[in-house]
Amino acid sequence: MSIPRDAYSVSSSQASTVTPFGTDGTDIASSVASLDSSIPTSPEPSDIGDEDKLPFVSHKDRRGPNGYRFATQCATVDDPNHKDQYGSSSTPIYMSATFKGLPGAEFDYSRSGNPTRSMLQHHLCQLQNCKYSFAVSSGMACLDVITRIVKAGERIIAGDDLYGGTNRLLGYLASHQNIHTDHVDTTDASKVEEMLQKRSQDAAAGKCGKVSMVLLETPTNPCLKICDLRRCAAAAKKWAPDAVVVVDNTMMSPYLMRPLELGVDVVYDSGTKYLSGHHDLMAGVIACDRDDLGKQIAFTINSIGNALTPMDSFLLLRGIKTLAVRMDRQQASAITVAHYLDSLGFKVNYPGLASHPSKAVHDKQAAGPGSVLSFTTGDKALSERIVGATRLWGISVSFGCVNSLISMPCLMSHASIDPKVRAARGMPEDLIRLCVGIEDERDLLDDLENALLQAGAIRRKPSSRSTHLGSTTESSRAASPDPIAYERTPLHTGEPAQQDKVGSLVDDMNRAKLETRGGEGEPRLAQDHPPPTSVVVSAPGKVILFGEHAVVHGVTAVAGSVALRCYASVSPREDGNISLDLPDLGVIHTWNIKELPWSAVPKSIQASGAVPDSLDAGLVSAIEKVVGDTVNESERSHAASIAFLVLYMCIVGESDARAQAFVLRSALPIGAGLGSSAALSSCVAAALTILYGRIPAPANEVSADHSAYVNQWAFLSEKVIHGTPSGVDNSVAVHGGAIAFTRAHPSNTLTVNSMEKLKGFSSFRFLIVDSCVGREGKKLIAHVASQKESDPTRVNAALARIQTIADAAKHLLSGSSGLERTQLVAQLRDLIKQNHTELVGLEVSHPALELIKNKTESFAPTELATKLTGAGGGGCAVTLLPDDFPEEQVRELISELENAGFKCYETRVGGGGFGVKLLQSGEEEAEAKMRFQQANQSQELAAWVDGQDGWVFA
Ligand SMILES: Nc1ncnc2c1ncn2[C@@H]1O[C@H](COP(=O)(O)OP(=O)(O)OP(=O)(O)O)[C@@H](O)[C@H]1O
Ligand SMILES: C[C@@](O)(CCO)CC(=O)[O-]
Repeated sequence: MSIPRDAYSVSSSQASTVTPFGTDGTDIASSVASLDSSIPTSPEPSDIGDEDKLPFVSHKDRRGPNGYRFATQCATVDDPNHKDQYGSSSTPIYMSATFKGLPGAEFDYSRSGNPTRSMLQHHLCQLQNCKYSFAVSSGMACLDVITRIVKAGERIIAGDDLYGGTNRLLGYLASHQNIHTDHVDTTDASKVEEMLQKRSQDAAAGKCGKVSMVLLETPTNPCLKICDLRRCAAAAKKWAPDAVVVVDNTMMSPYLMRPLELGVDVVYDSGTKYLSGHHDLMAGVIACDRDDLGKQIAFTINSIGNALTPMDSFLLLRGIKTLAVRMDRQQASAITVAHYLDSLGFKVNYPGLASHPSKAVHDKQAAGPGSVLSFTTGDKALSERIVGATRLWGISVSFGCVNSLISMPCLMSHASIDPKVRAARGMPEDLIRLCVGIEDERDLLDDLENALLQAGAIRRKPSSRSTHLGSTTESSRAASPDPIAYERTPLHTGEPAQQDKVGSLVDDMNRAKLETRGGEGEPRLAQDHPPPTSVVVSAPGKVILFGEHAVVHGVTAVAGSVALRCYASVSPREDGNISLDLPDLGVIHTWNIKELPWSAVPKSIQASGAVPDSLDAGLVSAIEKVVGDTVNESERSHAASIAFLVLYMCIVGESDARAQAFVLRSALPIGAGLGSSAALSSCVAAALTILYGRIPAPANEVSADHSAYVNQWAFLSEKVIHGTPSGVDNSVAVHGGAIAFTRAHPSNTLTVNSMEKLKGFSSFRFLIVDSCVGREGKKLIAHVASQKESDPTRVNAALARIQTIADAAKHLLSGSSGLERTQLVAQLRDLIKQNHTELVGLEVSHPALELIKNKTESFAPTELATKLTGAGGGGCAVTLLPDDFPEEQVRELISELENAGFKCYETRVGGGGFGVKLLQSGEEEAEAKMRFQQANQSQELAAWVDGQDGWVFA
């Protein structure tokens, strides 16, 4: 038989000598038993069940054929038989199909042999501690080559939790080549043995062909089930001695497991995964020690021509050099992620957890649990929302890459398996697979936690001590002895992810009329169920990173939601009055419904329920008279009360009005630039539209149309409080997430507002510092407008510069700039500084804000960038914290700022939008009302409200 020249054998006598096959294959080394006396070789199990006596020795620490330990071997590519003529440190790429020379020369045609591929295969022999190694075009190409060992009519026994591609190929063999596969649960070696016994008896009785291959995977993908390789291999040798035992070792790589040493005949790896590590090539690697199989495999590869190309061989060689370091890092983070999910109460499949049913078996055959894990949520839609809400975890099939990936196998890698078969094999449809990369594990956990929160899979524990605006930041993990401030949300109450990763542009406040609103003269209720009578709603505040004030004049603003929120509770009253309680401002209004100035509500609104484009001056002045009569009223509460009544009267209408008690609270600092007015407006708009059936009470999720409708009303309320708002604050409060918002304006070409979701924003850390200097946003907005009128040249030039800044920021934060993280942060830092300079030019800064800016920016040794955020004139400043900014320094900076009288919050942006919780019973109503009115600290109220079940979020 002719053997291709690029297959290698490791000589038993010379561990470091690797000899290429001769053209007739005669110099195949006969044995590997004495490769290195320091290598403890695993004794062959005498019979099934002996495995417990076998010690497992980690491959990591053993010396390979060249005397080096695994990580050293990875980095040391050296073939004494193929020294480069120039001494190149990196193996050259022999990009040549043919080689000149006389017959019998070592290389003649790259399908049969290529020097770059030969070097790779030699290196793999060293790493896998085997005689034969072959590099082919993909992992599936490996299986194609290997299954050609099986002849028509013969049988295969395989696992029942196999990779979808493997399953597809086995199906093809059955339909086209009469090679049938019996799938068994390989987690139970006795089942494998039973099947082997049964088939060997059937074959002896002539009822079926013999079993000539046993195909195993461990840990299985994606359920991470464990197969005892020693026991299964021994069972195969006992009942089907001719059967070739094959293992797909892709999940472990030779670093963590070497099945050849456990009695297996052939091992293959998808080199696309851990071996290459960067998802920049497709490759497959086959290893074996048996001469007969080595010859046969080499023959097949040469015959069908699927050997790896020179370029990919080079890339794979390069990737393998870092295999050990990558695996160590990925595995360490996977262990952390698995424990995190486990502690939240998810069912996690990972052999690194003590709860894994076959951990002991795995630990005996592998040197670590690897870096792939999976978990279930109990709800497929919830799983989809979690996957869709991650930012750092890329949605992708495959694994083994330096970047972390998330997927739903039933929709992706295993979609080719019939759903019925998936169900029969116990693969949950809600299964999420996580493939952990080399990123900083704190970022991975933060991103996952944000996604779980956004999706409604977890909620803050009622007892949570977290004081951060963001979910669980690095500092809150460090500060709390119990890092898990969250718990699983009971099922069927999850909130949908606010953002998807695909669509980016959505039309915001200009959507077509909703079906739920009747036409002229029609009743406005369009629901099967009567609207609820009591609700609690909440909406987030926002931080504007770029473009405040300019956004009012048609420039783009970049903003995101923060985790502090405003809240509203509404319950029925018995007395014909409506009450508005504003405990944060110490004001309570009670109005007799009949005495409200209903006639001032424009007829067009009363008839259609349409949201008016502008405030009706007559209605506002009629309401002002009603509100003005109340004692204790301040300028602040006056604006809030008018805004409330405008919405109440327009949305409800005289004929539907019911006696109700409204209590509005803010956990956001009020009038500090974090959008308390918009959050409050959104709460009122959401509560009224739901209570009066203008939109249905959301059962599981809020539709985009309904959110847009709430947003239109919130914008009207903002007009009362802010004068001429841009709409960015209420858009963030209603929709949540991180956005680039551009208002339709004569200065730009837009006819409808544009809201573009920004994928990359939520990965940044910010410090928000409240100057504690109060101000009214409305006055500052008016001040910029008046400058624009009096000095248009200066202001328009500033607006144009801010647009350039916002465009650059939008690009950087879209997640697709392609820049390295440090460069990204550096560029954002410059843009923040430039934007602040422009805001100073627009006269909206304040000495306290400048002091915060100076203190943060002179904070040695890391350069920080700070700008005012929101309307300015006091209020808050925002500082971008670089990823590697040490936690101790954040604490130090915060204490310096707090000593100077400022208040600090560390946050990330991008959580969910408005949320609704229906109050189901009289007790729930009473408790909510009591807590809303009595909690001294709004933070305490927030912790209680957020910890309740039953929220549905936009
Ligand atoms: N809990 C609350 N109770 C009553 N009114 C509130 C409450 N929270 C906010 N408001 C209303 O919102 C106004 C604050 O709006 P303002 O625009 O000045 O600040 P902001 O919305 O917090 O910040 P910015 O708009 O700069 O982002 C208050 O004056 C009040 O009318
Ligand atoms: C100052 C401003 O740009 C932001 C206030 O949070 C006003 C607005 O956009 O409505």
